[in-house]
Amino acid sequence: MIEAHGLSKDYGNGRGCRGITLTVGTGEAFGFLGPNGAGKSTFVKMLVGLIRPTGGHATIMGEPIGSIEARRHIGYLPELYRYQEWLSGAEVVQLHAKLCGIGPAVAAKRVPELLDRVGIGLRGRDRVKHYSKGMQQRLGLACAIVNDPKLVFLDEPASALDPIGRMEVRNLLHELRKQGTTIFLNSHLLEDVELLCDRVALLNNGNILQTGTVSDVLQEKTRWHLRVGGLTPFLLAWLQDMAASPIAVALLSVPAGSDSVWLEAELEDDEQIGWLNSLIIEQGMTLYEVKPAKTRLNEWFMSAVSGLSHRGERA
Ligand SMILES: Nc1ncnc2c1ncn2[C@@H]1O[C@H](COP(=O)(O)OP(=O)(O)OP(=O)(O)O)[C@@H](O)[C@H]1O
Repeated sequence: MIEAHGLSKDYGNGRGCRGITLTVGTGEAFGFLGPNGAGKSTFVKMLVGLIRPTGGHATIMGEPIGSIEARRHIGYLPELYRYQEWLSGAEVVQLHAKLCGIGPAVAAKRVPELLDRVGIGLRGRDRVKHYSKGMQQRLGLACAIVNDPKLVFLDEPASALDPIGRMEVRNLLHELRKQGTTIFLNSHLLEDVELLCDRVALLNNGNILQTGTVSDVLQEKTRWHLRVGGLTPFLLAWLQDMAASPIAVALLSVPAGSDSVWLEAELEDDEQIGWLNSLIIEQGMTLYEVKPAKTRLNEWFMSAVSGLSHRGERA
């Protein structure tokens, strides 16, 4: 769906994107992550044809970026959206439908459906100037999918939404995925990225630092948390000895006023948790709770970018 080879944008101040090579497959949901000023929006703006690259090349469904043929296949929700505030929400979507070459009969049916789908159907006749920020973002989403695009670029689609709005947008994106739409998502809401995306790339200072499937970047090791009663320092040392490499067991916390403690076990694979549980029970300890403690994308992001300088934020 997307093939970028060495795609660069130099704004003339040393900022932008540098030689980005990336492919996104048909039907994939791809998360494009990075700290503020990393170059995420710049990359998307090049792909949708809003700014010209200063180096490299890219195609969308085999068509050069910026061409009418490539644009026909895409929908785009910009990060900084602003719609004609003197029009009603329905008129804004109609205008986008017209710009996409959709005939009036089809648009008359599709526009109200879309407004309902993004959750502003009851306010479709109100002028945009009376919309809240979140409603305008929902309107932008309707505009981005009015042409039933094969590929949709969403730059921070839920930044203005409340938790319910975020969940609704997440559901909408899941529906789009099920229909086979390819999704390219720029977002700082990493829980949403984790729930939706198959693969992610991490960008910093215009360069890609890491690309991989979400499960790849999260699951190098499997961590479990176990709440155990009757653990003495001797038993803990014994357990650590018994379960030494490839398993590591450590004391995680000792909740105040409780007889039990939390242990953290790092395993090679999930199969080993049964063995560890039986080891604990056989020694007469009580096992109250066992739950997976997989790394969240948030933690991965924090550890991947901590210590890096973010040129985007510097004067
Ligand atoms: N038109 C422009 N002229 C000069 N520099 C620009 C321009 N647009 C963006 N930049 C700079 O390019 C860098 C990348 O900006 P970009 O908006 O692509 O980052 P981003 O990763 O999308 O950031 P954010 O997460 O804050 O939206 C930043 O340092 C920004 O200041």
